[in-house]
Amino acid sequence: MFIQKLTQELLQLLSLMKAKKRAYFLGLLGDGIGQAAVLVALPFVFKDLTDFASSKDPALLTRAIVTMAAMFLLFSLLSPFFSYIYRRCVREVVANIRLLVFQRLSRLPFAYYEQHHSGDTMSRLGNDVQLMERAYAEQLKTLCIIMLSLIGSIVGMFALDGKIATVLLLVSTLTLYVNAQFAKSVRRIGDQMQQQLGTGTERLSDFLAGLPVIKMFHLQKVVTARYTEANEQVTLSAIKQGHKHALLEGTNFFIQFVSFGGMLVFGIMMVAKQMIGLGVLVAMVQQQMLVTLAFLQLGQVITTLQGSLAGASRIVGFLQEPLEPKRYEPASTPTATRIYDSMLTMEQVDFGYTADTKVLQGVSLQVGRGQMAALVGTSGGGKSTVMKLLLGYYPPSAGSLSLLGKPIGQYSIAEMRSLISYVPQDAFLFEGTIEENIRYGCLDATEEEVIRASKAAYAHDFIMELPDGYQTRTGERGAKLSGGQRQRIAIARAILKNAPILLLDEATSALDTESEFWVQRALAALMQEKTVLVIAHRLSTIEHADMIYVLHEGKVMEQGRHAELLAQNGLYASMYEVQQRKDRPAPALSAPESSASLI
Ligand SMILES: Nc1ncnc2c1ncn2[C@@H]1O[C@H](COP(=O)(O)OP(=O)(O)OP(=O)(O)O)[C@@H](O)[C@H]1O
Repeated sequence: MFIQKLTQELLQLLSLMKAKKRAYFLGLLGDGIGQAAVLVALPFVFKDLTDFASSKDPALLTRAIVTMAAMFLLFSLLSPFFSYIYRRCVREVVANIRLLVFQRLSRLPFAYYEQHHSGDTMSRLGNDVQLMERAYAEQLKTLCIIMLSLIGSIVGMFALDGKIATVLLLVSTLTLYVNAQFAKSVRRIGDQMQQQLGTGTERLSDFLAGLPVIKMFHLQKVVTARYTEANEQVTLSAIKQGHKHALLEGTNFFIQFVSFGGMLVFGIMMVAKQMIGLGVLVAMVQQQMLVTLAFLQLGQVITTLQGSLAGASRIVGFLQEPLEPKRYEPASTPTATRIYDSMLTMEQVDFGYTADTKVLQGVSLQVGRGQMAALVGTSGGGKSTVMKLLLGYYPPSAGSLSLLGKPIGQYSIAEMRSLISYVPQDAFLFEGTIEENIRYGCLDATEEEVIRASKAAYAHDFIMELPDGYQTRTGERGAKLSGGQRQRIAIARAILKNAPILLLDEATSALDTESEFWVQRALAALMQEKTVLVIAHRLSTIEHADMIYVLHEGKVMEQGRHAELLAQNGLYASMYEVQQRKDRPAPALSAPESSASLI
């Protein structure tokens, strides 16, 4: 069972080498054979030298010198060459695995990222790949040298004396058995440790992402305690592992001592009775030390290899995570007539993040060409979920969704997203220059187009005031810019994309009055001639919307224009009244020049 699992995981590890497997093994075997040959030949050299000392036969001395010279020459000439080949392969294979993991990561469905902590993924790219690198670079090489020298030494021992060789081999097998027993529990602890290391990375990435909150609420002690707990668990596991290793070392030392001592005592008695020559005893003792050492190292390397194999199997598992499909099959066929005159339609859509929950129930909405519709409602009502469905992050579980008059099943997910610009509440900027960040909207845009988009987003002036203009670096997540500036750069990016449908998560509540003014103007420019669906947090911004949908507990409870909804005196009216009482007045979401073209 243990051997079967080990072999299976080893094969898994090797399968990740793909086309590099041959070159890797050539390098590994070449280097390994050189090293093992020297180890195995040395006892024979000692035998000849010992026999020469007693017989004074010059042929023995010559043979010893020639063997030694040949071995060292072979080793020093060939080893660097083969060593280079396999080391180069390791670098290339590991780089390729990192790339494969990254590529997989970029093609997973949105649900994966919502269900897995980013720290766990970072740990996979970091710790697990590092473990695999150790397996390729060190452990497999040691394993190869051990196996070769083991075979060589066993053959050598049988060449010297078959009976003694059989007894010694049985004792050495005991070492292997003991080590294999330890390997199982060390593997279990190794698995635990990798998981705990992953938790540590999660805590660290939470700390970095939540730094402003931590500082503001003086949470340093709390987060340090959380990190300390994860760190202590790793330390405890490492100590447990150290304890197992120490026990193993002690046991191995005892077995080695008994077999080595036994061999010396019985061997010298056999020499005294002239059953074997002194040269044979000297060579036999050395070969036996080699075999015991090889079995010992074999146990140790299998133990450490266990940890690396655990890392490899996690990577293999990750590389088998199902990819985001190319397109979603429509849950049901929509009625063509209703869809044709609408740019964006949801019809009787049901959706749940898990099979047994329903976050959206029978949601229907339509936005006509050039119109603006708004989603409002209670917290947790399902507004963001509607956006996620429209962005193709999840397929609806029932009902239909269409864009530009065609059901989403007729688009690939990439095509679907090319029809949409999305400006989230918290604009994300990549570390890089401002120009790069705007250009992500359309990678082959000219410099003039980038500037034109920035001017339209009311971003050009503040960009030009920055020390390096468009080449100013934004910092991690755009940290070197203000919230309003980040938002306007994100809007410039969306303007450059020029998609016919615009999804907006209104962010202005987080901005000061001046920033809000500019962001509103930039949004108005972005909305020109677009079909817009906006999540509105302040109802005063959507007074001019063509249609307002009020979502509550996953259902559209009310729909209509602002005045109609107020007249209904329902949920919308009461939300509006509450906001009117506590909010400062905010400008309406509409273009300053030609608001009519928006709605
Ligand atoms: N990834 C997820 N996995 C499981 N449940 C989720 C997930 N995202 C949201 N939910 C749940 O779905 C429901 C709707 O959430 P959603 O974020 O769509 O609401 P919302 O109307 O945008 O809320 P808010 O106005 O507070 O942002 C909530 O009950 C929420 O807990």
